[in-house]
Amino acid sequence: MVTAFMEKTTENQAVQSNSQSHKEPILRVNNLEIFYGEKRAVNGISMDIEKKSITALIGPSGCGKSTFLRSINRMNDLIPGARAEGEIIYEDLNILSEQINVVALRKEIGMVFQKPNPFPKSIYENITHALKFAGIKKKSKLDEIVEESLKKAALWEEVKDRLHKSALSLSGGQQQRLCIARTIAMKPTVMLLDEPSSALDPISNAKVEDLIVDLKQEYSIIIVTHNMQQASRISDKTAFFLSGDIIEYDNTEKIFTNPAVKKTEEYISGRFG
Ligand SMILES: Nc1ncnc2c1ncn2[C@@H]1O[C@H](COP(=O)(O)OP(=O)(O)OP(=O)(O)O)[C@@H](O)[C@H]1O
Repeated sequence: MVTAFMEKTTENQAVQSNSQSHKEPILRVNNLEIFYGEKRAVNGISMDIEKKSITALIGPSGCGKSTFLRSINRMNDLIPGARAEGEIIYEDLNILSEQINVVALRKEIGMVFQKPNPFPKSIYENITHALKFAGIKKKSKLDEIVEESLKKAALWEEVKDRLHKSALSLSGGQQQRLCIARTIAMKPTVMLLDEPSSALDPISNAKVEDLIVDLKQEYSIIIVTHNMQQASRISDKTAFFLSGDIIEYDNTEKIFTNPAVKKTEEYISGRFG
């Protein structure tokens, strides 16, 4: 558990989005600043992220969406010179605390990247690799998790007869669903998706979108997307980022039909970015 290695944080002061929230938050972001060396890429943002919802992060290139997303499971730790200040509260604990067990954190807060990145191993091994590392050795248990994860990722029917074939023999869309299955196998609570379907053809994109919508029954999902149609189709909440700030954060329907801020309207109608 992440919590075993964490200290309790101070009282949290996260803000709600503008519209009343009907679900409790899974994450509370308080005055989060992220720097690359001297350069500040995220300027003290605060937001609550709802449990079992899809939250879309939109905004022009370089506005800090991916930097924010990566901070949630401490992936920015891998970038020399990157540092974060403020709080991201998860289960009453600050993810940014030095005491955190980052490996345990990344099991609970999993990530899927833009380009499908399966290991050059079999479909089965792609899912069992991290499980074995985590100490699960029994074949029957591994078989069970493989089947369950592939079913949840809507890939089982397509691959059940070729589990021991190379993952690289799958199509791009299937590879991305395998990467999602690999994340599901670790039993996360939060899934971070960084433009997960932008490298895919339209049919694969539609399958991945359907899958993401299904997954919110069980997981809290945060997705970075450049595709406005995608954000409006699948997300419940949308945050519009610009130059490291959140300009507007609200119900997706509100953002796309009646945004409160002119800049949001200009961005979603394609006038810049
Ligand atoms: N590894 C890095 N080192 C230094 N600066 C970085 C690094 N990654 C991002 N930045 C800078 O931080 C700012 C935010 O970048 P980020 O990638 O988070 O934006 P983004 O909104 O996700 O953009 P895109 O939509 O193009 O992916 C940019 O000015 C970018 O140049």
